Amino acid sequence: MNDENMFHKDVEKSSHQKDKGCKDACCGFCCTRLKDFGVTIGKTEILKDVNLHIHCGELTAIIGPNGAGKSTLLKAMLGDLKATGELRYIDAKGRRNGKPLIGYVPQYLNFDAGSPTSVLDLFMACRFKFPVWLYTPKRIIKHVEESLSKVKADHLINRRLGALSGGELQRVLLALALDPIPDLLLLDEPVSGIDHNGLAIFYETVSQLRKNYDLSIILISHDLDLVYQYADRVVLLKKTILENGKPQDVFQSENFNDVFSLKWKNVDTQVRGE
Ligand SMILES: Nc1ncnc2c1ncn2[C@@H]1O[C@H](COP(=O)(O)OP(=O)(O)OP(=O)(O)O)[C@@H](O)[C@H]1O
Repeated sequence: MNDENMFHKDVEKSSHQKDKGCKDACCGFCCTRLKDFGVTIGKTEILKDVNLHIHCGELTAIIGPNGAGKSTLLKAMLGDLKATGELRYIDAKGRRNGKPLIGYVPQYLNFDAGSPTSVLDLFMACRFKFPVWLYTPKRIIKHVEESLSKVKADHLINRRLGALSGGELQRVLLALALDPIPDLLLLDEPVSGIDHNGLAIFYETVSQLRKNYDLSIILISHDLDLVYQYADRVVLLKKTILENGKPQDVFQSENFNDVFSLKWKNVDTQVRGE
């Protein structure tokens, strides 16, 4: 029996799933698959034979050395780069089977920090395609407040984008990526403007979101401690997938040692910084 039949069979067996849509409860049955995914730019093969199976409710961290192809993978999944192979989403009841609805949080946002554009303006422009200089209907303000409250950022609605801290901006971008709730959330870890503590809060928020909304999340990460602490699954990428599994298994693999020149002997000790 192939994987997909197994998936449908399991869904049939689950009475919990018969009545509940995936986004109402954590079911673990919706999945996104990458099959033989590859990207070639010019004559350079940047990614090849990437095969990945991501379940809802799972936080998957992508790690790898500089130039491994992590950002390229996200861009290709978003459709910004041409890719070979397949990206497919299957919902728990097997009713939807095709391209996933993807939410994306970039590593940074390029904007004029001196501009008067507010968080509400950003939502209006991105989400409602509504001219920001027009009167904002109350229903839209309520909707934006609700979206921001998912990441505890509703108090930022009238704040200028340029006046937000790195962590606050990341929260706002997260709220935008969750409106509407996607099948798959892609996150590029912020590398500037957020200190380690801010980053930990970001991981904590993301971790809660995956439980609350049964999200499949792929997070590109450079912080191995936080990956070890929060990820359900780790993918070690270097042009192709070298390792894919639980953090403790990947962190103790030969490939991990080779790539990071780092022995992760006593993981718990390292996470505590001892
Ligand atoms: N548009 C492009 N044209 C040619 N080569 C590219 C292009 N975009 C990326 N590359 C190359 O593809 C490789 C992978 O780049 P990518 O940015 O995906 O790596 P990464 O793993 O995200 O790296 P980092 O951790 O440094 O951000 C690099 O060697 C890069 O130079």
